[in-house]
Amino acid sequence: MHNAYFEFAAPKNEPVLNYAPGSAEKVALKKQLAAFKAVEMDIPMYINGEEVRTGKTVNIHPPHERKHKLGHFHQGDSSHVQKAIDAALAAREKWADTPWEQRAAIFMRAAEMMATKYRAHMNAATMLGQSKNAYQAEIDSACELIDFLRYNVHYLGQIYQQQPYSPQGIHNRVEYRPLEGFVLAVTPFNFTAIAGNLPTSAAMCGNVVVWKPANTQVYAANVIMKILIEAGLPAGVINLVYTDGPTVGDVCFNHADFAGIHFTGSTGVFQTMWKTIGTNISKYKTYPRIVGETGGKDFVIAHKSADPAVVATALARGAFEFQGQKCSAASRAYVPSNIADEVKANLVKQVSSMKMGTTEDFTNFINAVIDEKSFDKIASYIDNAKKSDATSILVGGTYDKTEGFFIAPTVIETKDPKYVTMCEEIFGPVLTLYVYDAEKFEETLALVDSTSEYALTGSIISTDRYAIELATKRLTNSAGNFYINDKPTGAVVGQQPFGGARASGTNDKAGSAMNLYRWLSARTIKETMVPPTDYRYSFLDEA
Ligand SMILES: NC(=O)c1ccc[n+]([C@@H]2O[C@H](COP(=O)([O-])OP(=O)(O)OC[C@H]3O[C@@H](n4cnc5c(N)ncnc54)[C@H](O)[C@@H]3O)[C@@H](O)[C@H]2O)c1
Ligand SMILES: N[C@@H](CCC=O)C(=O)O
Repeated sequence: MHNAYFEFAAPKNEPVLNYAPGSAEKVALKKQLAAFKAVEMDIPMYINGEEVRTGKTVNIHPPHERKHKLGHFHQGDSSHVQKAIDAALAAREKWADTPWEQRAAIFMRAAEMMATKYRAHMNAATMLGQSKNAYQAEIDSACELIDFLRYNVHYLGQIYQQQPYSPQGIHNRVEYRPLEGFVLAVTPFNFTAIAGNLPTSAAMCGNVVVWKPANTQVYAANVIMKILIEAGLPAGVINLVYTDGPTVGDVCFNHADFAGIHFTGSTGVFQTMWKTIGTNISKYKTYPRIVGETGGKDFVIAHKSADPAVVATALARGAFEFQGQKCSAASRAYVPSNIADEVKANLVKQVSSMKMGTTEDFTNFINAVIDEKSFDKIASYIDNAKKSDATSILVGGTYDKTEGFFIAPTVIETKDPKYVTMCEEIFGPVLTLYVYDAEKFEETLALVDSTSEYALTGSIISTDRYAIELATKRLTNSAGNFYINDKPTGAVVGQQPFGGARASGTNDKAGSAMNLYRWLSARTIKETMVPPTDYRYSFLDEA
């Protein structure tokens, strides 16, 4: 029986708790950190609602404390991916037929659990597994994921209400079906919220999902999956597997029922996936939806009218929060010559004061980068900059992986606006700064637009409205998220829908209705109340 349309009202953003000394949230978080550190977690895959253990285990260590073992996860192979697809397809019909308000209730329940009894679990897992400090964990694994779940439920309700015009004698309606097949969600290490959003947004729309997280995010992914199960997610709707990337790709992209990929990660991986899907296109029952949010080389351009302290602070926070491991992180700065000395001095002062260490010590602003591969790659960019004639290191430039993967926040100044660290994504705590002739603002806007293949985020800092207007126009295609007098990071669900174009992705804006449409396949139904009984048009009678 389905006799009413149920609405989910627009939510408000989940409030960011401040973890002040002695606060209840801080006490709970400290307790959970200690509890997680006291046991070695045995983390299974979840296929068809069952915990799957292979015995082939991979150890998990906090990136900031290599000697400590948090536990291990069980690694799967192609047979587990196949089982996950089989389970998803078996669950498909019943899940797609479930009234949407029942589906929605599961995700609303999960959001509520994350906001209350599991908030500390979500944050502690992210702090330990991904080396995020308490504030960065709170805005990600608590608030952003809760917002994704609540806002997507609200947006989906609005989509379902959109119906076409029906003239007299005809009834037109549109059904928003899920895709015919399964959706693959492949998620990155850097945001627990993104890891949770990619499978759940597709599932909420009635799709069934195979979810493969980054190995370095499995510790928090396990918490998300347990909450979804406790919230009532039926077996087979989301199946969580841990294999390497190419294995999941080989099985899924060769399957006739592959209906879509929801990806966030690096540009190279996404382009490889797209090529494989293109090559296999005739194998599929339906054209797969390809949604990918990928890399960035995000800019801050200051105008000669800017307040140097505002510029320096936008750079310090935009470049170094979570060690610069945000796709949105400020990584190239264009500073006008008239304020350059002041900006540099202020920036060096701020960065020099950033304390670095473990996430359990809440006084640390900087923690470790995610793993050794990433550490080595970032260190090599710093080493090359030290050797180059075109650059000098203003602050930082040191690194040490003895205890954890620690890289000091580093500012490079370059005389060459096309120096490699102005162009390539580094994905670490490295900002490159270029001083331009303050009278050449317009030429510098052209430089900003043409320097990198990416177009994810960017900022203009200025008190001159004409300069702001000019930058907004000239940089139309340079960023999918453009900020005026702010840092280029920290988009909030429901406020700044997030995503970039060019090499930064398909710009389907996570956490908005635009994204949800990609997981729906509309069927239009026309019903004629009194059908005609003669083929002739009425004017034929007059001849
Ligand atoms: N635009 C955005 O919204 C956004 C958000 C977060 C991160 N990112 C980007 O993500 C990257 C950092 O995350 P990462 O290091 O986890 O990215 P990554 O590309 O290395 O990995 C992302 C996911 O893809 C999987 N993968 C890797 N190779 C694969 C293959 N050949 N086939 C199938 N899957 C494969 C990984 O295991 C992981 O689950 C950066 O480039 C960053 O800019 C973008
Ligand atoms: N949405 C986040 C970035 C996600 C990418 O890593 C921000 O706006 O800073």
